[in-house]
This record gives sequence, C-alpha cells and structure tokens, in this order.
Amino acid sequence: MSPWATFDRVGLRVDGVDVLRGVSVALGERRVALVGANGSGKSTLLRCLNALARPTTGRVLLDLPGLPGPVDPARDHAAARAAVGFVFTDPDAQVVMPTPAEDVALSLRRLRLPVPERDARVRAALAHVGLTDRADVSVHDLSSGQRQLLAVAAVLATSPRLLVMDEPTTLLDLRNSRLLRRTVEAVEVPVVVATHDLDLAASCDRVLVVDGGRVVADDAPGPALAAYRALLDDA
Ligand SMILES: Nc1ncnc2c1ncn2[C@@H]1O[C@H](COP(=O)(O)OP(=O)(O)OP(=O)(O)O)[C@@H](O)[C@H]1O
Repeated sequence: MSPWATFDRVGLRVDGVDVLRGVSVALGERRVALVGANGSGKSTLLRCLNALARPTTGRVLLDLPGLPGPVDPARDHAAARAAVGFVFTDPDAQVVMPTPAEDVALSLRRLRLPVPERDARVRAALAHVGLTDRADVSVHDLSSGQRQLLAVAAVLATSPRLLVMDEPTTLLDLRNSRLLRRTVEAVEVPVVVATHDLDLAASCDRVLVVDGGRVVADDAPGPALAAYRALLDDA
C-alpha cells in the first residue's frame, strides 16, 4: 500500500513549546483516525497536511492523484490546499455565506464549473447530508449540528483527493454521527480524522494515538483504542 502522506521526523515548536515531537508515520490506509487527549497535538498534525501548520523540523510529503509528484505542503501550499479538503471543528469558521446552497456553491468557485453542473453538485452535496429542504434558509437558522454537516458537504462537493476532518462529530446527535460515519466510509478518497468519538475511530482501518506531540500507539482500532484507554486511565 503506497502512502498518501508521509511524516518524516516532524517536529513543531510554538513559543518555545514542542507541540509535535519527531512524528514519523506513513499513511496509506483508506481511513485513518487520530485519537488523543485534549492538547495532545492531533489538530496540529492534521494542519501540517495543508500547511496551516508548518513543521519546524522534518517534513511532510503528500502523494495524491492529480499532484505532479510528492508535494511538501510547507513548500507548495497552493498544490496541497487544492488537493486536500479540510473540515474544521468549528463550522462557523467555515460557513460564510447566507444560505447553505450559496455556501456549497462558494466552495466550488475555484473549480469554475458550468452553472448547471455546479448547481447539480450543490444539490447532491446537500442531499448527501440530509439538508435538501434547508438549502435556501439562512445559515443562522440551521442548528449547530446542521452547520457542521453543511461544512462537511461544502468540502465533499469539491471532490478533494484527501479528506481531512478535525473532530467532525462534536455537534452531531447519534443519528447524524452515524450519517457522518457512513459518509466517511463511502468517500472514495483517503480520509484522516481527528476525533474523540471512539465509535468513529473504531470504524477506521488504522488508529494513531497521540500523546504529548508524539504518536505513542499505531495499530488496528481494537489494540490502538485499548492503548488509548489505558493511557488515559493512567493519567
Ligand atoms: N499556534 C499555536 N500557538 C500556541 N500554541 C499552540 C498553537 N497551535 C497549537 N498549540 C498548542 O499545541 C498543543 C496541541 O494543540 P492541538 O490543537 O494540536 O491539540 P489537539 O490534540 O487537537 O486537542 P483537542 O483534542 O483539544 O482539539 C496545545 O497545547 C495547543 O495549545
């Protein structure tokens, strides 16, 4: 299985604090989850994939279809950001347009699609997350969980080569968490997700446990989540 992302001795220091410490992993599975305590470094690891965070030492390489070859996001952030769809934890950081339909359409702008195709993609993306009948309401009239689903829809509509999600189920009820899980399973491109939702992590192919900026366990979900529980029980 050839890796779509490789972290090679990645360290990241912010204000004298080591947020990431010597992370070396090659990710090639279809579904990878990152779990770990608050502040352990999961979001920062994800952010290295699209140059929202840049390693102080070591490097990240992305190798995805459509890229001219392996790309270091810190050096070519335009290429990385075009290939990587990033769903933020806080949908309000992402949802910017007055209505859901306009918000998904905005995310498609850089693809310069003909209007009928763009509109079809908007409709399909909203249908996928159960927001068809909310397409034209004010985004402020959506519930926070619906805004989180809208943020996922807007990113999925762009057909990213890699889907990165930072705690995508924090605002979702049980039914919508399942919908999100099914969505992750159905997406045809690789997905990496940071999550405190252990059911979501358990549905992935591989789970990395992050602690103090290091990957301290890296395994199939069963053993990795057991290691995570043991880590927190000891804390
Ligand atoms: N730009 C920054 N400036 C200062 N500190 C930062 C910065 N980015 C991350 N950190 C610190 O790095 C640590 C790891 O943060 P990160 O957001 O990656 O953790 P996390 O595992 O995603 O946590 P959570 O589960 O709470 O979302 C935290 O202590 C955070 O305060």
